[in-house]
Formats: sequence, structure tokens, C-alpha cells
Amino acid sequence: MAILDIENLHAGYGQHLVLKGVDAQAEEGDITLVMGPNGAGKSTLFKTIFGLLDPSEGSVTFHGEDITGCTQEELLDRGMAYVLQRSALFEDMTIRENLEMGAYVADRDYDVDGKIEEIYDLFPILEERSNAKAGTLSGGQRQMVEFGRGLMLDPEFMLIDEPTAGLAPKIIDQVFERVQQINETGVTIFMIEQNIKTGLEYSDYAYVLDNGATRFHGPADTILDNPEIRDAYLSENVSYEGSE
Ligand SMILES: Nc1ncnc2c1ncn2[C@@H]1O[C@H](COP(=O)(O)OP(=O)(O)OP(=O)(O)O)[C@@H](O)[C@H]1O
Repeated sequence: MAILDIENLHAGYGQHLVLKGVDAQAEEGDITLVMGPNGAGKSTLFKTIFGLLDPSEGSVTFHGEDITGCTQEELLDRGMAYVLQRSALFEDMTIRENLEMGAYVADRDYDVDGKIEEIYDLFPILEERSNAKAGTLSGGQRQMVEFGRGLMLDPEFMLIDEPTAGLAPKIIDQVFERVQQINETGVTIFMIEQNIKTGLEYSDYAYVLDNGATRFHGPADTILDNPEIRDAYLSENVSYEGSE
């Protein structure tokens, strides 16, 4: 069953229309990859899903309910989380304090400590380094804190924008393993990624966006069987991961 359903979505910045008819779905329990060239509109799509941009046409439904026009707080309440591409940690705060910030909109009786314990169980290094300031962490550890912070309100659906952006090639697999761990706790993942070959290995289904519209979609393990997709989208990523 689709937890998220995007239909004919149009959105942009002022007069600049970026999304020109995106159709996509996320099946419950899946990791769904969103790929496409630079400027295709991937981040714009995620911002529109999360209510940061108003669509001019089309709809986004979550659990069958139209969420167009919902505020971020309402979406968090409904079980959606958004992990941004650019690191937005509080540099002078500790790992634990950064995690606590992930629950700042929670009710007073929300069990913040209990949730942090769950995140420490998932990513033990965060407990070992809980008093370290975010500004002292490696790129991979920062990304783990970002994931942890996104998990603080117990989401069932997580938007993740390019989790490996700017990270060293040798830790890319680790980042995807963490995404997989999160998914195994029952969180449906909708993820933008430029490291296409590795990203597809960890995904169930994939969408290719081009020029603001859905160009192609299919099971992740079949996407690269399409020569058109390989030629158009893989060649520019070969440098990341080496050619076959
Ligand atoms: N805040 C903004 N104001 C105006 N135009 C923007 C803004 N953010 C993005 N754009 C434009 O929207 C288009 C799509 O950008 P977007 O970031 O959604 O693409 P993307 O597919 O995520 O690309 P990338 O892989 O480079 O992150 C680009 O032409 C970009 O210049």
C-alpha cells in the first residue's frame, strides 16, 4: 500500500516553475530512491512534500489524506520526518543536546530520554560520544546525528535528501547501512541520492526525475537494465564509484 502518493505535482520559486508534473509513490516499508541530474527538481520535490513550498497544481497524499498546505509541525505530528541535505546541526551543542532538539515540538509528557536510548541502541557510537560537541564530529558521525534527530519524534516515514553528499567514498556504504537499519525498524524511506549504483543496491524502488517531471520508474534492481537510463544518468556518476 502506498503511504505517500504524489500526483501531477507542480511547484517552484515565484515565477520559476521547477516541478512540472511529478508522479510518484512510496510503498509502506520500502526504501524508495529519487534520482536524476543536477537541477532536475529532486530537492524541490522534497521541500514541496514537506510543506516548505506550495504546489501550484497537483496533490500529495499521506496515508490517503491530502497533506497539501499542512505545516511542518502538522506533518511531524502525522509521522513524517525530513533529513536535510546540508548539515544543520548545532555545532556548539553536544550530540545528546542535538538529539533533544529533534523533539522540541513534542508534548511535555513525551519520553525524550526513552527515545534517545532507542537511538543509542540503534547507533551505539552516539552514546559513546554523547557529550561531544557536534562541531568536533566526522562527516559520517554528523550524518548519524542527523538521522537520530530525525527519528526523535518516532516517524513512520522519512524524507532523506542526499545522505552521502560531501562524504568520503569509503563511508558511503556505512551511510546506506544506517538508512537500512532505520528502515528495518519500520520506517518507510523516500531518499534522494546521487551515488546511484550504491543507492540502488539498498533500495526497493526508484524514480528518475528529469526537468521537473517523472521520466522513468521501476524496481531498483531493474533501473539500470534500461540503456537509456544508464547512458543518461550513470555516466555522470561513474567518477564517484568507478566504472564497471
Ligand atoms: N531557493 C531557490 N530559489 C530559486 N530557485 C531555486 C531555489 N532552489 C532551487 N532552485 C532552482 O530550482 C531548480 C531545481 O533545483 P533542485 O535543488 O530542486 O534540484 P536537484 O534535482 O535537487 O539538484 P541537485 O542534485 O543539484 O541538488 C534549479 O534550477 C535551481 O536553480
